[in-house]
Amino acid sequence: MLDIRGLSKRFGYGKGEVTALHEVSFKIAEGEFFTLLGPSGCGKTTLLRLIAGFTGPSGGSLVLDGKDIAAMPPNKRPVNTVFQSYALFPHMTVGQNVAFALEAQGRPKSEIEPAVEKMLTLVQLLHLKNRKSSELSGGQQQRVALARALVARPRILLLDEPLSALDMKLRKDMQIELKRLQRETGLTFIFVTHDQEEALTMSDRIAVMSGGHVQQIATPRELYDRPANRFVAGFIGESNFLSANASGGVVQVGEGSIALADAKDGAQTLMIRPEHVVLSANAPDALQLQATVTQLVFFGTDTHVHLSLADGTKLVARVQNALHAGQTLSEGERITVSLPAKALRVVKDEEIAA
Ligand SMILES: Nc1ncnc2c1ncn2[C@@H]1O[C@H](COP(=O)(O)OP(=O)(O)OP(=O)(O)O)[C@@H](O)[C@H]1O
Repeated sequence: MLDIRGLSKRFGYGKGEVTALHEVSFKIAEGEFFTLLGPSGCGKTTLLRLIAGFTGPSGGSLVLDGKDIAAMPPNKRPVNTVFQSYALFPHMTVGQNVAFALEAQGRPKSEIEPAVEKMLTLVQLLHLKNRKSSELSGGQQQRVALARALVARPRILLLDEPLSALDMKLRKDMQIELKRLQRETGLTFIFVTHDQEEALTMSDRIAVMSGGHVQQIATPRELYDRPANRFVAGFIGESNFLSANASGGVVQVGEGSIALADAKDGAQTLMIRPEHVVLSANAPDALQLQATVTQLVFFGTDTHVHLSLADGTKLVARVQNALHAGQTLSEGERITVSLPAKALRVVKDEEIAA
């Protein structure tokens, strides 16, 4: 549905020139919940603003439903944006705020009323239809902003960190709410966030960005299980990295070794998630290493076991605090850890850069 081809954006000129986006290309399918994820300054807002039409590209094209929209003014694009600040009309009621876009389009009253009620039902605010928008909580205001953006049924809804002003609990509730809204309306959402957990819980696919480049586009599970490079592995979830040396498909790490089919000869970086580190010697087909327990950190649902290997490499293991699991480890203890071959990934050190 949306085809982004070699899109680039430069700001300033001469020595002050900044390339915010380097020839980015990808496609978004109809009905997808697609997320642009990356650290501050990676170019995600710039990309969103280009799609919205608030700024023009320095190169490349933006094809929506087969038509290049790169030169089309924002108000002519079938695209709507929800911002972090809700920008509701404070003197208007909830219902009037939602009706506004349809009234501006000159739709008949007989059509507007049921559309507004349907949308307010969807965001669970019908009971507050006649309340002034200035008399709502932050979460309620954000839901009105969503209803207002959705009521005109844009082809694409752009969401620029819409939850970042909400407190943690509300934010989690709204994540579930947003996903439900997207599913029920069947609309295409492009969501911008720097919060990896938010991206993982809501998205069908995520584009991980850094330095104006897309590092990887994949489903949340693929990104987590098979990160394309060290940047993605470090940005999505927690990761342990190990320096290794490979020869003929056998990887050597410290005193241990294991066969890994995808390891090319030479120096390599291995990655393993903390929940896959086994704190004993008895795991089949695993890399076994001697480690010292340096710290135990209790997190309620699980405990993070900080470990130090013989060469000083730090490793974290995460173990679930199950009801009957006795806490037997102590700080300073020397143990053997097992890193199962199935959970070890060879990751590229370099990210895509200019
Ligand atoms: N109007 C502008 N003029 C000059 N440079 C800009 C402008 N807008 C953005 N940039 C630069 O482009 C790069 C990408 O910015 P962008 O706002 O897209 O990042 P972001 O990933 O959305 O970051 P954040 O999460 O902090 O909003 C940054 O280096 C930024 O300083």
